[in-house]
Amino acid sequence: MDLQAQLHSGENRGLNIDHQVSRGDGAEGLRGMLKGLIEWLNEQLPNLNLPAETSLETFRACLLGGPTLGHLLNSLSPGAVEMGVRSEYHLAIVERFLSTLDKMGLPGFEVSDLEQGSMVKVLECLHELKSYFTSDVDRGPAHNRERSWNLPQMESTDGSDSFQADEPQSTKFGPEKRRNSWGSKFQTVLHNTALSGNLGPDVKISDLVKWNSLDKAPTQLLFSMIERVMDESFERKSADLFLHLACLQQNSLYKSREGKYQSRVKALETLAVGASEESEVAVNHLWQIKTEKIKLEEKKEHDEQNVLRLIGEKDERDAEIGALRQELEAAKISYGKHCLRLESQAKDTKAELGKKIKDLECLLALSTKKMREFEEISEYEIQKLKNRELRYHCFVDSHFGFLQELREDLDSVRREVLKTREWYPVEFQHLGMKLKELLDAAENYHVVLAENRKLYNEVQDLKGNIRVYCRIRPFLPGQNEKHTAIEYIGENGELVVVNPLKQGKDSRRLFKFNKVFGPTANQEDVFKDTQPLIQSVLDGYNVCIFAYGQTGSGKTYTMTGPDMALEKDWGVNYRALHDLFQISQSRRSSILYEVGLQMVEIYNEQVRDLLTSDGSQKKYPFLRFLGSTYHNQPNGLAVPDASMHHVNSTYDVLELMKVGFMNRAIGATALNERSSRSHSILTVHVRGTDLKNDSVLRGCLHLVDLAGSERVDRSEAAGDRLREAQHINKSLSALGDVIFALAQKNSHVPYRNSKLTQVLQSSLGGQAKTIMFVQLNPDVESYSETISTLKFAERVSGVELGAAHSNKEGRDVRELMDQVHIYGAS
Ligand SMILES: Nc1ncnc2c1ncn2[C@@H]1O[C@H](COP(=O)(O)OP(=O)(O)OP(=O)(O)O)[C@@H](O)[C@H]1O
Repeated sequence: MDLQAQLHSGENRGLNIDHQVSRGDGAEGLRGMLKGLIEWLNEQLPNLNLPAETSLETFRACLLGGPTLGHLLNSLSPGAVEMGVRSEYHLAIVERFLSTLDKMGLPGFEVSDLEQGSMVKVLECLHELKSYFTSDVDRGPAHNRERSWNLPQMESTDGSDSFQADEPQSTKFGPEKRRNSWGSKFQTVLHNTALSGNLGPDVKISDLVKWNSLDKAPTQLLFSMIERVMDESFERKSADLFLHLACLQQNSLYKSREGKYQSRVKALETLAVGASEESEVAVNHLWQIKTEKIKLEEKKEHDEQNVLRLIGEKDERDAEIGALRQELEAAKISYGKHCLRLESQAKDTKAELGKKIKDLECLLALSTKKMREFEEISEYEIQKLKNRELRYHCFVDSHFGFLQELREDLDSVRREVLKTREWYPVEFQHLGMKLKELLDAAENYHVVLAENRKLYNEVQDLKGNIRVYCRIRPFLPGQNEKHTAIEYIGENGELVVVNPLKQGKDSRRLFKFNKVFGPTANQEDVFKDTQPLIQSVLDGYNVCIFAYGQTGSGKTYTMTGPDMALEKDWGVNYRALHDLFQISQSRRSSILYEVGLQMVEIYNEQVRDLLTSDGSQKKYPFLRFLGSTYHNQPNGLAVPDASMHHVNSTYDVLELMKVGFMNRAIGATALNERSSRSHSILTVHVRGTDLKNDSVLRGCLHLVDLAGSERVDRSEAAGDRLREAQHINKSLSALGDVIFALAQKNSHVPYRNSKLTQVLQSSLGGQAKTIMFVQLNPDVESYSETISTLKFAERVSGVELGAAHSNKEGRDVRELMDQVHIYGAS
């Protein structure tokens, strides 16, 4: 059957694609069409060997397996299936076919239609082509003249039946064998043509068209021929096209092929129907896909919303995480700080604990030590108690023995009492006689006592009412003992001083005192000669003891003693008062003594109470001097208007003197070392009442620490210092004048020349006793001060030893000086 017939028969068999599509037979029709097509294909192309029940998918895969239209069309030629042809080759053929259709003005299809399996357009194209050719035939030779077939005249090189394929044919049987017999040369040309896609320029279409062997030529070759004819015809616009086509039509080949292609077209139509159904399925599938797509889009939208929401949530979470991170950082920092704090606290606590542990260990060690000591002590105490118990037992035993002895003694005493009772009246009478004698003696006792006091006073008077003792201070630490001005100290009160600036006999001077105490003499030695005068005070006489000398010569040391002195270092003051209380106590059976104390200071001719109880430091002058107003005082004593303190013991005196020294010290701070610039006077008033006849004794003791006697050069001193010096000089020379007048037994004694002599008046002169300690500084640098002090002493004592050469004393002195010279020289 030729192609036209096959197309027609296909149409008649209901394989028309339009018909199939418009009918919309659906899947059933498509399957039927596919079945018919497969039968036809298997018939035409037995080597396709498609199974009868091939599905549309399998069919399409089969077509697309090598799968271009060119291949298919080639395959449609019986026994023309070419093995191993590449897809590019088929693609090129299809493209050429499509371009030819385009030039012919026929509708084509896309290569992708074949690849995607859509056969509708392919079949439409074939249908159009069929119609085209049908209408050409119908239009007759005039119309055919417009088309010329210009098939090349294929000549066999070997002159025989031309085209013979080169490819091996050993595996081909039946129809294939027939095709192989088609002529090797022609096969080679076709094959080369197929590979190149051209018939070659040297092949004439007219020759090919006339060639009888074309009935066995592959379909592709035929199409190539058609294409060539058409190309040539269009290019040349020749009317040979129809001539060539007519030739082809007249060619038995064309006719035989037409039948074949009709069936093929039908098959393709069937295929197209199947494809349209398939496309319907595909449309449905596409619809489903669209629906799914919409759903997916919705889902995507939903997912996007979710994503947005999740992004929002993520941002929130991020913000939260950021905040949490910050919190975490802050917490970390605070935790770190806290850790550091805790660590430092732990360190401190550890150190503290370590310290406490050490303390506790020390305490424990101490406690252990104490415990051991206590154990030892308790053991010792237990032992002691045991010993005591033992002793107690011994004691009880011995006392028991004593008790026995006492009982025996009691018995003997009883016996004695009995015996005594016998001679008691005789003894009693004897005692009565003796008592009468004692009463007679007692009546004379006070007379004897008064006589005794008188005699004692006469003895003191014989010793001298004015006694001058010299005391030489030892060198102080740091002073050079070799630089001394004291050369000789005699046992009978002689003192030789040496002038370092003079040579020979003139350099030495001799002085005579009641006694000279050297640097080694202690406080007790110094007080020994003073002690007898304390009894005189209690006997109703006035005594004045004072120390005279330059600053630092030891006046306070002699009168009071050093600071915080022990009993052995007590000065004259304490010792005198101590004796006073002792003697008064020893006389308490016959005389009752009352002792009062006053302490004043004279500074710049002004008197100040050092024992004021109100603590106020009144301004000078604050004491009204009462002079010798004996009778104005309740106790009949002449005292300045200073406070009087009653004392019963040495302790009382010590306490009051502390107050006095303290007040003097306060004043000293205010007035620049006033202790050296003022006279301090401690006055002890004694009032004794005779218990037998109530007669009253009054005595007074003045203990005076004078101001420094050093002369202040007028040119050096000025202001307060000059005024102080003037007052001191005046009062000391007044004292010297008074004592000198007393010593000379002058009728006039100039007491009133100074406050000092007025205060001391009661103790100077008359029956009063005066002791002066002349204090000397041994240092040679103080030589001039020493000499002036010694001159004062000479004047007071009334004996000018250094000048008395003519009298007996003077001779003694010369001898003494000679001795001293020898002594000093040796
Ligand atoms: N006999 C002595 N033995 C030991 N030390 C003495 C003796 N005499 C004086 N001193 C010391 O010498 C120093 C001066 O003595 P002290 O103060 O008694 O002198 P002063 O003449 O009273 O002086 P002032 O006029 O300044 O009161 C003191 O340190 C004192 O202890």
